[in-house]
Parts: sequence; C-alpha cells; structure tokens
Amino acid sequence: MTSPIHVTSEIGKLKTVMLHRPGREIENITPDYMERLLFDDIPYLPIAQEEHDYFAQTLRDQGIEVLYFEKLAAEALADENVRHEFLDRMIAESGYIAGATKEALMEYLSSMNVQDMVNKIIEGVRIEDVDIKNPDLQSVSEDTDWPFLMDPMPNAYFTRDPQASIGNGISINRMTFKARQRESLITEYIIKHHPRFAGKVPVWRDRNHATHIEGGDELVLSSHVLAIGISQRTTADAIQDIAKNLFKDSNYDTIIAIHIPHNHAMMHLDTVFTMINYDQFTVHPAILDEDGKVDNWVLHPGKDGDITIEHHTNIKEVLKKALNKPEIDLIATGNGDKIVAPREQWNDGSNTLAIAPGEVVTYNRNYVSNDLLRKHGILVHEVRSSELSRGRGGPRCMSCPIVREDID
Ligand SMILES: NC(=[NH2+])NCCC[C@H](N)C(=O)O
Repeated sequence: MTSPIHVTSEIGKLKTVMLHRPGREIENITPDYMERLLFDDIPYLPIAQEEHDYFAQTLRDQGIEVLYFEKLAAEALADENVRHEFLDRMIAESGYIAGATKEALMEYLSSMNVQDMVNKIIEGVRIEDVDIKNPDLQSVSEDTDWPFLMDPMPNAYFTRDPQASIGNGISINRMTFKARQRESLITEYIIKHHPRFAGKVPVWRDRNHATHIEGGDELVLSSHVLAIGISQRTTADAIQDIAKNLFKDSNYDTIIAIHIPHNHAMMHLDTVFTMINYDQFTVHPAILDEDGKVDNWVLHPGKDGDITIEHHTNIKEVLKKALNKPEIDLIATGNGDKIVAPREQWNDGSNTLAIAPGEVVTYNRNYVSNDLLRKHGILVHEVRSSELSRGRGGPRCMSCPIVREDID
C-alpha cells in the first residue's frame, strides 16, 4: 500500500505540507502564564493570522498543497465512537481521569460540532465555560488561580514538532513540556483515523514513552541519512530508540546525533542548523567552537539489531561523508556577527524552510541572514514576521512536510 507520506529529504520540491492557523489559544496567554506556555511575549492575534495566511499563500503560490492540522483533526474525529474515545483520552491527559469535572467537560465538548470541538480543545477551556452539576472534591479543591480546566495549546502553530515525516512513515512524538504534550495526541488520531492516512502509514516511534523527541530536532538529510539534535527537547535515549526501529524497518542507515546547547533560544536543532540545498546549510555560529567543531555521534546498524556509535567533532567532514559531497557550505546566521547573529537567531534567522533545492522561505526581519543566503545563490521568499516570531519559531517550525519530491 502506498503511504500518503513521503519525505526523503529536507529540500526536495515540497508538494504537501501541514500547517495550523493560529486561533484563540494565542489570546489565552498572559504574562503570568507565558513561561509555562513556552512563549516570551503575547502575539496580536489578528495580525498573527494575517501573517500566517500570507505564509500559507506563499506556499500555495509555489504549487504546494496546504493541509490544516485542525481540519484534519476534525475529519479524523467524524465517527462518534472515535470522537468519544479521543475526548476521554484528551480530558484524561488534561488532568481528569474520572469524576465530576471530567463528566462536565465530556458533556460540554461533545455537544459541539466537531470542528468547534477541536478548535475549543486547542483554544483551552476555562473554568466558567462548563457547568459542573454535582461537584466532587477534585472540582471544588482545584487550584483556582489557574483559570483553565484544559490548558490552551498556543504552540500548535508550530506543526513541525508533535510529529515528523521520515521516509514513508512518521514519528509521533512524546514531547518534553506539559504545555505541548497533548498536541501529539491529536496527531495520533489523524494518523489512525483520517481516511487519507488510516492504515497506510508506518509509525517509527509512538508517543507512549518516557523519553522525549520533537520534530524540530529531526532533520531528514537524504533517503537514508537523518540528523537529530540532542537538545533541550530531544534526549539521547529517544534517538537511540528511534534509530533501532528505523534501522530495522526503513531505508535509514545513518543518524547523525548533534549535541546543541540546552536552552530556550536554541530549543531544537532546526533553530541553529537547517539544510537548504544539496550541499548547503544554515548554521548558528554559537553551536560551533573556535575551530568550527561540534560534538556529534554517527549511528549505524550493527550486528543482530545492535547499533554502532562513532564520536566526531568535525561536522563538515561528517556531512561530506554521509551525503557523499566534495564540499559543504555552512552559511552563518547573521554572517557570524557578534550582535547580528544572536539577534537574528532569536527571531529564527536559521530556521529556514526549503521548498526546493536552493529555494527557501524565511522571515523578512532577518535581513542580514537573508541577504547572505542570496549571496550564496539561494532563492529566498520572505514572509511577514512581526507577530508570528514572538512564539520563537520560524517557517520550518510552522510547517510539517507530508510529501516532497525525491532528490536522490
Ligand atoms: N521546531 C521548532 N524550532 N519549533 C519551535 C517551537 C517554539 C515553541 N514556543 C516551543 O517552545 O516549543
């Protein structure tokens, strides 16, 4: 059976992509909840939506099919039994396994049409939204300083992270912070129950794990090579685990695990390193030492399902070998300037979305990095970025490729 997912590189011509249009969840951020919700500021929703529509249109203008996460979710939940099971699990993961609050949430959400229900779950449910008829101890003793029964998911517009398309399959990710963990439950239902995907997509690793991995760390460099960040969000043991499955069941035989600083500004590998052409990458100089080196480990299949691991520091040499290229061009964010590089990286200057080899979508605010990309022969489509960038994610974070043309 042919899989509806096909992604064998970071750069092959993008054919289908999944986005989420930011909704009212963004208006459920306040200064007190910002940190817990992984935001540094509060975007102005109408402009964020305009900017997002502009991003989606930029992709459509290049002939790319744009699917929406929230729409796929509603379609996947069309069947009443599936919807009931989903609500049960979503409410449980939001903190209510049984009891009066759970029943009230069940009743409130199931009374809506499916799309409104999905949107409401992403938006977050406030205490006063539901009527708890027969209060129990949990419902009366809840922390009333926290206004939500179900937390908002303001990071949902970063569709890169809850899952990652790899070859013909997908990894459905156990995410690190509570603020994002329920996003991949929605992915699980899309993959299991949406007619486009159901029964057709191998799952390389599901979300039933204690170890974490996020799509921003999972880079598909070719039809058999991946780079995965060891980062604030992705643990070494999760990489080893997905490696085991991929080496057994897919064409992937090489994983370059790259160690990056564990902090909020560089939470994923794709905030500091992205592939933009057969032999060109963006890189934030802060991940490299003075000699341009960074700790990385190359994983290959060994004997009897084992994995071999080699330690390296010269990332250029590792990439040349893995991709079979005589040279690799690493393009420094903000041209490596002491001020410009961290400023533009903060606003996702390294977070480029390649839509074809040598053709990328970037935020317009990172003009130094954008000009440099052009000097290196890259075709750059700039998109608006005043509000979207406040969530600390750029065009790569805001998109989950579903189909790309092969490059090799
Ligand atoms: N692939 C990425 N770099 N995604 C960025 C996600 C940003 C989001 N605020 C978070 O902290 O999770």
